[in-house]
Order: sequence, then C-alpha cells, then structure tokens
Amino acid sequence: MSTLFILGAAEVSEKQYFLLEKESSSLFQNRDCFDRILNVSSFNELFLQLYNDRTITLPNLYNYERGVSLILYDPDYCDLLKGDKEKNRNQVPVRQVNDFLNKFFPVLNIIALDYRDEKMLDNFFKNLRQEIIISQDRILRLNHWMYHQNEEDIMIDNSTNDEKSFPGCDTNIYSMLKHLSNSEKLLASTISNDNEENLFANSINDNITFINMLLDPNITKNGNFDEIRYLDLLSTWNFNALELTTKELIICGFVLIRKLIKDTNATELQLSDNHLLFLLFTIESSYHQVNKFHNFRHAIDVMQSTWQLCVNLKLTNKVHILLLTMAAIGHDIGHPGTNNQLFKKFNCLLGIKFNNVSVLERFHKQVFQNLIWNQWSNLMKASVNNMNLINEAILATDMAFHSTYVAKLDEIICHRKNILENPGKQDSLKDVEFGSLISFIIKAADISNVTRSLIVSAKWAFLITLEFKDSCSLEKYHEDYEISTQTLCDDAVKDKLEIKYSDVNYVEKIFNILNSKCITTDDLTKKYPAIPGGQIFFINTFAEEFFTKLAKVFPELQFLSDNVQSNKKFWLNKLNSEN
Ligand SMILES: Nc1ncnc2c1ncn2[C@@H]1O[C@@H]2COP(=O)(O)O[C@H]2[C@H]1O
Repeated sequence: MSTLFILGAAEVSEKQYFLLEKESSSLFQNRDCFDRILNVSSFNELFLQLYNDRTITLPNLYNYERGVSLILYDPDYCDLLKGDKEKNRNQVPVRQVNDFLNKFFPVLNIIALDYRDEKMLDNFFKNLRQEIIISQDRILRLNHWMYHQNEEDIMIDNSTNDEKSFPGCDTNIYSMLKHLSNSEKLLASTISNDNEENLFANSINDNITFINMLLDPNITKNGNFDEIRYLDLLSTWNFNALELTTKELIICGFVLIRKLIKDTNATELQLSDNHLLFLLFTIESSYHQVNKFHNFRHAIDVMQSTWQLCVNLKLTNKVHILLLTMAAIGHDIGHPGTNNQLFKKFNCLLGIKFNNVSVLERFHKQVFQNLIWNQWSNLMKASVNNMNLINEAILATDMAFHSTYVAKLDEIICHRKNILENPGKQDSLKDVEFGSLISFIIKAADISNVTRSLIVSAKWAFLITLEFKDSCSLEKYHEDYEISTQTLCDDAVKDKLEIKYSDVNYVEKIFNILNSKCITTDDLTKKYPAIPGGQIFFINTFAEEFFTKLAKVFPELQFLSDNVQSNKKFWLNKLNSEN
C-alpha cells in the first residue's frame, strides 16, 4: 500500500491539496498511485502514524514495504516538529527529514519532498509506477534489495581492501546498499554529534511515549502490560514467537532487556524505558516484515533462546548475558531472506564490498553496531570488549563455518576424555574457551527452531521452506532473463515489469495457517510435502551432530538434543509414510 502524507498546518495543506487539483501537476496525474491520503499536523504525528502502522497485526498491509509512500510538506512554514502555527521556527530541510527516515525507518519505502519542488516531484513520479510493481513482487523486490546500486556507488579499491562507504542509492525502494550507506552516515552523525540529527531523535524521544503505542486492551492489565506474564512466557522452552503480535514481540524485547540491564547493576548501562523502546522500534523497522522467516519474529525467537541457554548454562557474568541477548536481537538485521551464495553468484557490489565472505553476517554486524553506537553508546563505551563480543557472536551465525564449531566441540570432548583416562596428564587440547562459548550459544539459538515443540518447529520449517523457494525463484529469474544485477529500473526492462510473484494474498494465506489454532503438523505436511525432507536433510547435515556434541560438552543442554531426536522421528515417519 502507498500512502500520501500531507504534512503541515491546514493552510499549508490547502496549498498542497491545490496540487492535487491542478491537472497539470505530476501529483494530480499520479494521485491514483496512492491507496490513502493522510493529513498530519507535525512530524511527531507522522512518526506516530508510521510506528503504529508498523505494529498492526500481521498480515500488515501498511508496513511501508509494499508500495512507495510520499511525505509532502513546506519546509519554510511552521514548527513541524510539534505543529505550532508560528512561522519560521524549527524549519526542517528535506534532506534532514529523509536522512532521519533512512536511519530510523530503514526498510520503509518512504521519502519526503518539498511540495513546491516540481522538478523533484516529477522525478519521483517518473519511476513510481515501476517501483510500486517491484515492491509488490516477491522476486523483483528481492532482486532490488540485494543488487540495486546506482552509478555513483564508489567501487571498491580491491587492492587495499579499503572498504569505502557508499552514497545513498537513487531509489525510493529499500536496498541493502542504501541501508548500509545510511547506517554509516548514522555512525558519522553520532561521532560528529550532529545536532541536526539529534534534533529529530531528541524530539522523538521527548515527544513520543512509545509505551502508549503498545498498550492494546487485549494485552494489558489495569492499563499496563503484564510484565510477569511476558517474563513467564520468555522463561520456558515452549516460547512460541509465531503466536505473538508485533507489539507483543517488542514487549518481549523490552521486558527482557530491561531485566538484563537491571541484573548488571551497572549504572553506566542504564537506559530510560522510552529510550529502550525507541531502540526496539528502530530495530523492528530494520527487519523486513514481508520476510517469511528472517524477520523481527525470528530475532525475538533467537533472543529468547539465547537468554534461556545462558540461564541453563548458569552463566554468571550479567553483562555478557545482556550483550549476547542484544547480539541475538540484532543478528539478522536487514536480512533479505536469501543466502550468501546469491551475493557471490551474481557478483554484486555488496558481495564485493565484503570480499564475498560472510556477506550477510558482516552486513548485519556493521548495521547493528552503528545503530547501537547511535542509540545506546554507553553500551559500547563501557568497554571495547562489549562491541567485540556482539560482533563475534553475529559473525558466528554464518553456517559456512558450522563445521569449525563442530570441530571445536570434538576437540573439547576429546580433551575431557583424555583427562578422564589419563588423570594429571596434560594434552595440547583445550576446554571451552569464552569465545567458543559465545559462539556455541548463539549458533544453537539461531537454529533452535528445530529443538522447539513439534508443531512450533513445523511452523518455522514451513516458513523457511517458503523462503528457500523464493531464493530458488530469484536464481531462476536471473538465469531465465539474464537480468543485470544492477537494477530492474533500467530502461531496457522497465516496460517489461509485471507482477508475477505477488505476495499480498500469499502473506494472508501464510498467516491464516500460522494463526489457526486447529492446524496440525499433519495438515502442514499435507499442504507442503517438501517440509519433512527438508527437515531431515537439515537435521542430518547440521542440527543432530551439533546438538548431540553440544550436549556432551554441556549436559545441561541435553534437552535440545532430545527434542531434535524426537522431531526427527516424526519427520522420518512422515517421509516413510509418503514413500
Ligand atoms: N528448520 C530449518 N530447516 C532448514 N534450514 C534451517 C532451519 N532452521 C535454520 N535453517 C538454516 O540454518 C541457517 C542459520 O543461519 P541463517 O539464519 O542465515 O539461515 C538458516 C537456514 O538456512
């Protein structure tokens, strides 16, 4: 859905509406592109609308990831931060608004323009219809996210591996290069303590009470959410992120992180409730809601399992638990829902930037690190080891290095066997080192969906199967059409663009399946017969050995291995009954 925001006091909006009536204006000629027109009196009202729309129960048609939205306003008119009518206070230049939108609403397709700038409006509308088509097609959208680049993107100086930052791309749709580029600008503004940037951030933090956006009647008690209820939910392995609304996922992140901060007793790490929620809303706006598996729901699921593994392992360092849990929330930030091979195979700029090694993980690490520096710098300043721990944990989730971690488990098992059989005899092998422990925990959490209860595991399996299918479709699309990995807005293909992989009804169908209380694992495997085979492959190739050896090193985690075995039995029976 595409929204047109008319921003400014009534007088201004009358002028802007005038544009809607002026037949010669590009706005008039393209007004049919918008599904709705909203008149807002200030940026605070605009941001409240964006945040509230992002937390609509899924399938959310107003997530600003399908369609392209436009904010029209008069930068010279009024104090747009609060909507006062006084003239010439707090004028907000267009560049500053777009900078803010890109940094704090990264995955949203939305841009602000001065309503008087006909040239910019004409330029915006020139590509709008194609961009809307791209944003509503699963594969065209994926292609754009991963491969869009504009000619100004600075090429990499490969000889020195000098990682240069990238200017923003020329598109109104999300792209990973644009996300990375804006993330680096965010870091730069943090370091330079850019007060323009702070103007908005401070205004949001001062004028928006985030908790009020979460207090739905059906999830609150006496006007507040039931913190105990959510902490209880988070404290069991029966946690099911799939049955929670986006608001509840944010609440889960909030109550857990707030608890973990308190547990550290570290005054320098304290963060106000509103600031913590501002950070969580920004993280939510950095994950793609349109992704089936790699979305904010997966992030909160991995956050919960990371914390529970720390509890089961009786980790004592409260700061480490907080850092690991934060790494879990951010470990897949901006994930496109595909895989590293598709960066390397099509030789795209983002892959080259990271030398085609752990492209996704290094992207997540850089984007998350810059966000934390901007919104929670104390967590970073407290110790240089804090960011290193978060970075190491995020990089450890690259499955390309999975066998390295299994080999480390083998080494520890062998070391302990040697000690048992030859007490007192030293060997060159090592027991669990801190770095390995961090990696083992977040790796186990990242694939812990296969250790959940059968029906929960089956629903995650259903979602990742759909995502694998999209990756295959993207690969085929490139091979069939030999589409340049640059952009699908090139003139050569512009008029051929059509929606083949629409996902509006598709998403509706998915959430009907996930939300139905009566769906069984049998129903899922009947509808999607590829699931059992995919699960057996993944369990046999990765999960079974990893969790078996993890349990040998950490007997407290035996339940993970038992759950995998139990789920595997079901998948094998399914597979055998189908053959
Ligand atoms: N249930 C599952 N079935 C198949 N593959 C999975 C499953 N869970 C996780 N994975 C894979 O494990 C990978 C862990 O890293 P990623 O999240 O990048 O991508 C994940 C998937 O490719």
